[in-house]
Amino acid sequence: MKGSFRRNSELQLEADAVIIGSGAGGASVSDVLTAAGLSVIMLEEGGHVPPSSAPRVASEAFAAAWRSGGLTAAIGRPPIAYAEGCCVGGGTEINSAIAQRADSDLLDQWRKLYKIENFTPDELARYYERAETTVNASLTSGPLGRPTDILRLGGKALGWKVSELKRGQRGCKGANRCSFVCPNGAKQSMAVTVLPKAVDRGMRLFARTRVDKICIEKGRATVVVAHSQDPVGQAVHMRVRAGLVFVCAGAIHTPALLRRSSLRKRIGDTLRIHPTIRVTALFDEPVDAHQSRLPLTAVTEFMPEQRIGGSVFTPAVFGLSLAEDWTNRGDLMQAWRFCGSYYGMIRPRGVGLVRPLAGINEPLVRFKLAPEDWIALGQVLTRVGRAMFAADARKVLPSISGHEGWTSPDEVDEFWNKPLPKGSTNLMTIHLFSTCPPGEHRDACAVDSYGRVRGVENLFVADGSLIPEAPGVNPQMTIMALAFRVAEAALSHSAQERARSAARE
Ligand SMILES: Cc1cc2nc3c(=O)[nH]c(=O)nc-3n(C[C@H](O)[C@H](O)[C@H](O)COP(=O)(O)OP(=O)(O)OC[C@H]3O[C@@H](n4cnc5c(N)ncnc54)[C@H](O)[C@@H]3O)c2cc1C
Repeated sequence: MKGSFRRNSELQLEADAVIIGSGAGGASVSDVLTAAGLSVIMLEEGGHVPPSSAPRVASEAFAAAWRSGGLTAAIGRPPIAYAEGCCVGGGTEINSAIAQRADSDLLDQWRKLYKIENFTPDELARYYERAETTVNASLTSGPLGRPTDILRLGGKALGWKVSELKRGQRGCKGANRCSFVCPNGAKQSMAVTVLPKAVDRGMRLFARTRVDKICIEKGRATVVVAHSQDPVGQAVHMRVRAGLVFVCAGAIHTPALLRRSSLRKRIGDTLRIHPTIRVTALFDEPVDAHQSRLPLTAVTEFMPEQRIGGSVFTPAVFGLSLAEDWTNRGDLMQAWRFCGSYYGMIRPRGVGLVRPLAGINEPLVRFKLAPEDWIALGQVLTRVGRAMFAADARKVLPSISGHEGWTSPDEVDEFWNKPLPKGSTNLMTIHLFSTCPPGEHRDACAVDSYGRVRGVENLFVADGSLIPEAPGVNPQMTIMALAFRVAEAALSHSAQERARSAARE
């Protein structure tokens, strides 16, 4: 990659456009803008972790590529652990690259509810196609391994729809290290696909550069204020001027940055996630999930409201998951070769919020589950349990601290249509969205139908914040599709602006 990821030595920079964040959204914007010949500066808080230096050890990968080393949680009862990437390529460097489109009925519902212009499934199809082509969304060839077979077997035995999942991959070798930056460059993350192309077209990408604030004057974003470090660790302050400013810092940091920049209306008030509950299933035969790809099927029978899938499994990650109830579960570590890790996730009705905190990098994140979310979690957990026993599990342990686990399928109905215990249920999510919903419904939307922040002519949001509500599917394809759409609309808007000002002159 030519001239990429150089450190900053200048204090004042100028470009046609500046993009804040290099993840799924930011990288997609860079593709559109650089292809149109704009000069672009991209500012990314995290460092660059190329495949050649992908960490071998989970703890090093967490430190290098995950935000706060993977230790982030939304406050609530219970707190919900969430994960984000913080590196060049953002979440796409640590995700499983499963590629799915949002359900057409949901897209239609959002279009009507939020009054989003030109947002029909047909209109979005070409953006989805572009996203899928960019990452080579495809089925993974070769034997997928026992963790996949378990889910397929269990789901099918119950008569449920089970689907094989496409992923953004090219020649996946099954290293089982998707979450730690793919060492083979086979995962088609942003740092492997779009970003090198944009850098080749002249984009200047500044890694380890955090944006503090966007200055707004007379309805325009004028300067982006950031800080970085020089090679000897001295702070470097940067001021970037650009005609177009794109905020693509993810569903948590985009609203935090906008609010730090005194933009608050409807921003950060409507966080949505996919609350997820895990189970550990113990089998009589070795699963050897650590030598396999993560499960590449999902039970899609109950989508988009509920989905059942399988998680990345390495001894270290398994140990971490047991650590939430080590007293009761620690002994499972000795049987780790016989265990698999599966989950159920829901599309919640609850909402959260994001607020920046003065002097602290990480914003306050809160999420409150609605009563019906507790019922849905109980249902999906029961369904995961049923699927595991249908695949001949010997024991199934839900992620509820102090729970002894189920040893027969008769026991799994314990939480059917009953809320899970609030004090001891451990929930997590890796999907965050909706903190800046788009549309013309001014009481509900932070940005217009094309991602433009209301009242600021040249400031756009293009990342997970834009998905109006939880989609019930993996979100990367939708984020990329929406980001392509925002970037195209911004280009045509700025061309019109230029024509108008030329006419005035
Ligand atoms: C473990 C894991 C597995 C996942 N698996 C899948 C999957 O299989 N399929 C799927 O579709 N999705 C998956 N996801 C979710 C998907 O990766 C994210 O939804 C997606 O990457 C979000 O894109 P984004 O552009 O909104 O934000 P991000 O990709 O998070 O990018 C935001 C970037 O902005 C940077 N940033 C933040 N604040 C600032 C600032 N102030 N200044 C400069 N830079 C800043 C961040 O460091 C980050 O790099 C997974 C996520 C995780 C964590």
